[in-house]
Amino acid sequence: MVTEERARRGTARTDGGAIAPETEEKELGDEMWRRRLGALLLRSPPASSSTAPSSCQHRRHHLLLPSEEPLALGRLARLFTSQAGSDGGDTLKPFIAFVLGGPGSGKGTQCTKIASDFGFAHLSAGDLLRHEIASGSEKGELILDIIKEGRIVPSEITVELIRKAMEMSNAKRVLIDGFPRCEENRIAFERIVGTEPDIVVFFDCPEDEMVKRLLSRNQGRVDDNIETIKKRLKVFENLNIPVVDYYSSRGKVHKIKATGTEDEIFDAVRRLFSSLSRRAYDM
Ligand SMILES: Nc1ncnc2c1ncn2[C@@H]1O[C@H](COP(=O)(O)OP(=O)(O)OP(=O)(O)O)[C@@H](O)[C@H]1O
Ligand SMILES: Nc1ccn([C@H]2C[C@H](O)[C@@H](COP(=O)(O)O)O2)c(=O)n1
Ligand SMILES: [Mg+2]
Repeated sequence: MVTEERARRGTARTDGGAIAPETEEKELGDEMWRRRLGALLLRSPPASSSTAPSSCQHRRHHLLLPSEEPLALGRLARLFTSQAGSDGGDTLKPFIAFVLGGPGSGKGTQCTKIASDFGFAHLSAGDLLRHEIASGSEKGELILDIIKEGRIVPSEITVELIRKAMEMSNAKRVLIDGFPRCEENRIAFERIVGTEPDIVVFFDCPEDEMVKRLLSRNQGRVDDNIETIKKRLKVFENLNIPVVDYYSSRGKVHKIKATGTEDEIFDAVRRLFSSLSRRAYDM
């Protein structure tokens, strides 16, 4: 069992950044969404103990589909095989933006603004993992140990949390913040969720600025200390940047300079999200 202290530190952000509802569903309130997400996560069956999860560190790619009742899988298959757009097809596939950047580059801060101004659901991979820690599950204990070390959680765990959150939010536009953190994350998402992002937003921030921000974040996160930050920066360079490069080669990356005030950065973000194709907003 995780201790109460561990659970407190692992709890999802208090600013409601874990899941932001779509604009039209705002009246549900952040708290309601958090409770709905919590209920869903707590209903989840425990990960099979016979299948050791793979991880980016081990670079294994044998990803298993999680055991799920057929109805849910059927619904998911419908969700992600339908293509949205003006071609007369279904409008069920959500518009997906992966949001990347180093630790402390401002992903969460900017995602909150995008969610509010552009009607995107905000799914933060880190917040989903911290929520799992707070649930007191065995999986949560494993996640906490990994996060304290600045390493990356096995992809099956993270992708499954994202998959469930996407399904539950039923949103038409989704920001997936802090994911994929490595090639294995990316491959697991494509394989388990069955789709690719429409765009990738990359917040480009110098290391010294990121360190400064993290050391003054003051949210009680177990990884906001200089030892863990150094490890996270190495992981970012070695594992996350190759994913950005992969999506760059596919023309999907929108790089945003992440220095200056939050509002200055959001001016650039606003320009990007205002210029997205009608596909993002016509659903
Ligand atoms: N432009 C900015 N200038 C100064 N501080 C900022 C700026 N943007 C965000 N911050 C602050 O920096 C800290 C880190 O920001 P945030 O949590 O959004 O980063 P992140 O990329 O989500 O980090 P992580 O990967 O660790 O979750 C927060 O305390 C936030 O308030
Ligand atoms: N795809 C992900 C996202 C996050 N984690 C772990 C490792 C990170 O250091 C930690 C915090 O994430 P953040 O809130 O900074 O986005 O969570 C991961 O393993 N895989
Ligand atoms: Mg964050």
